[in-house]
Amino acid sequence: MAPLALSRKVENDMALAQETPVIDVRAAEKTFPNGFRGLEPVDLRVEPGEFLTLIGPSGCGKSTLLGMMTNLLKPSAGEMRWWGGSFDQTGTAGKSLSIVFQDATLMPWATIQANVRLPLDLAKTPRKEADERVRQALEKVGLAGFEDRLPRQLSGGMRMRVSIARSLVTEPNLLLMDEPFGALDEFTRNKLDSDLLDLWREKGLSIVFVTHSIYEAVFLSTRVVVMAARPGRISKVIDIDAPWPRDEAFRGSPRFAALCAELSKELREASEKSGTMAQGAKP
Ligand SMILES: Nc1ncnc2c1ncn2[C@@H]1O[C@H](COP(=O)(O)OP(=O)(O)OP(=O)(O)O)[C@@H](O)[C@H]1O
Repeated sequence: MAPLALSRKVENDMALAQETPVIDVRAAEKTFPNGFRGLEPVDLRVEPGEFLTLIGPSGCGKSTLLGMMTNLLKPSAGEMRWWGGSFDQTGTAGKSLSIVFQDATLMPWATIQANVRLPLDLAKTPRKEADERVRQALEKVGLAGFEDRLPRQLSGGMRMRVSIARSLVTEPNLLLMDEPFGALDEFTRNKLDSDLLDLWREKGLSIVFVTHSIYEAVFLSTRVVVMAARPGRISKVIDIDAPWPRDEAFRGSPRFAALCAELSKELREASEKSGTMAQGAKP
């Protein structure tokens, strides 16, 4: 009996461990120092391995919520947990996250290799190991051979690939991406979306992604969180129940069109629910 009981316990423990969310947002809200209410209390779990996208009208609090997930922005009430613990405990739990912003924010005077190596230099990773990880990251994003170039010698799409490579060198478990491809032309954006999905699947990452694009949200996500503004809040969470892999054929499929139509409707309703100053208004 004992071994069976023990194995059940182990199984239960494993099941519990698997259910621990990557991020657990518990009634987290944000009132800014000027008194502006950026976000009503939000409850949201980011599950291991999921690709979760935040979408909503301008000013609905997408960046605020993502900022709290990075721990750069503190909630004014409520609680945030990362892998079941506090942000400071992520290191001891062997977990880490990386952030990718819309602007690639590269050091203009430094080579691509030096830009990508920056997080490893800051962590005092031995040079040989760091160079090997940079080589692998650049290869992953299709930039092998561009190590010695300067950022200004690359296109916008390539600079964003460098930014993604830099976020990957620390081998994070979670990527938080704030409109990373918003400034790129549609063709480049579609290509980067496809490559990002490959990385996500290959590396078993969890990703939280902010976008204004319905097409991008449907193409990429396992779940989409639709937000409304004034005050910022979650309006609806939609499962993107479409088969994998998602390739160019998926973009032209009736299922893709139907999911885009559904998300568009939810977004319209969220915009209608939003306060009168929601469209692009700033306090
Ligand atoms: N530091 C701040 N002080 C006061 N208000 C702020 C501050 N930061 C953001 N806000 C306001 O909080 C609201 C939510 O901002 P946030 O940037 O999270 O929205 P968003 O959904 O990401 O918008 P966008 O799609 O335009 O990027 C906005 O009305 C914004 O002006």
